Amino acid sequence: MTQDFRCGFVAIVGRPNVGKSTLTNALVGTKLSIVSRKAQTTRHRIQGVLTRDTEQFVFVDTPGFQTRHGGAMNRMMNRVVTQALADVDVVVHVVEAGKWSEGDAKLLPLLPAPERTILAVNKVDLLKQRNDLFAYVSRIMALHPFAAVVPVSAAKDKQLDVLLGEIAQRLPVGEAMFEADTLTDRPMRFIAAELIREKIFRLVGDELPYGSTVVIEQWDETEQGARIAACVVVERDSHKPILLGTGGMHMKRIATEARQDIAKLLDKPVHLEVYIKVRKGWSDRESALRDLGYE
Ligand SMILES: Nc1nc2c(ncn2[C@@H]2O[C@H](COP(=O)(O)OP(=O)(O)OP(=O)(O)O)[C@@H](O)[C@H]2O)c(=O)[nH]1
Repeated sequence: MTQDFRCGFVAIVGRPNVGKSTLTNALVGTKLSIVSRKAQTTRHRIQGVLTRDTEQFVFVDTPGFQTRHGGAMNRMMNRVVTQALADVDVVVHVVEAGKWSEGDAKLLPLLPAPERTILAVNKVDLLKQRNDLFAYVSRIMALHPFAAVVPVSAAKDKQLDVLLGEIAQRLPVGEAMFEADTLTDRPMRFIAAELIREKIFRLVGDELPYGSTVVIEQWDETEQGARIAACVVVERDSHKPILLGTGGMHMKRIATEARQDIAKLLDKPVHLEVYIKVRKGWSDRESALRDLGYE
């Protein structure tokens, strides 16, 4: 490694649904964080690491900055966002091309000094009039003078190298913090829980909004395979049949699809059992959240 090597933390922030997870995955090149059509599916802080010849980017994918609901869960989520931004070297604020709402504006006061911030204007592939982009960006720059503005399409892999270049310039000079092949510093069981949660959101997300979480209760792994038991904790008795589906159909599909993903990740056969537990009102009690692994 040369003296010119740069390494630092990068936070990707933005209101729900702007494409933060898609962007992180596209940049790191591996599916680690959750991508879903539902807003607000990323509750955890997830790190993905990208190592190039001259720099290492450590991405922190923060949860969406919640503005819609009150309650302990949201206070905690907002605290996670604030903390993530204070800790990192570069903040990429993701917005959706042509759209600016209160949710976007509420993040601005949380951003660090402008020279550490980059505006990524995502979903430019959906823009009909590219000319409108200039006026749109000017309006945002008047509110916060970002050090750089990069129009991108996370889904279509457009301009991501330009974005990486802008981030790289702003990383501090320093040695790599992770081995070159590190994709995440999260343990496998955390990623497994995330994969199960992703299946739940994809299948029953509309009916079961934010009141569920996944806890890995058993993890026995040998060279030959892994036996995993996971528990889906829901908030109400009425959530149980939604999750089960007719004849347990939903649950079977969730478990099968998650098992396949986990087996691919571990590169060995996986036996996965998924249970459901009801724990009333958990999402609004900080102590319950802590028990379940949310700090
Ligand atoms: N057309 C288009 N769609 C995109 C692009 N990037 C993301 N999307 C879509 O936008 C939706 C939301 O993307 P996510 O990556 O889940 O958004 P997020 O900001 O992480 O959302 P939360 O986890 O809810 O905060 C998904 O349906 C993506 O496929 C893009 O560049 N172009």
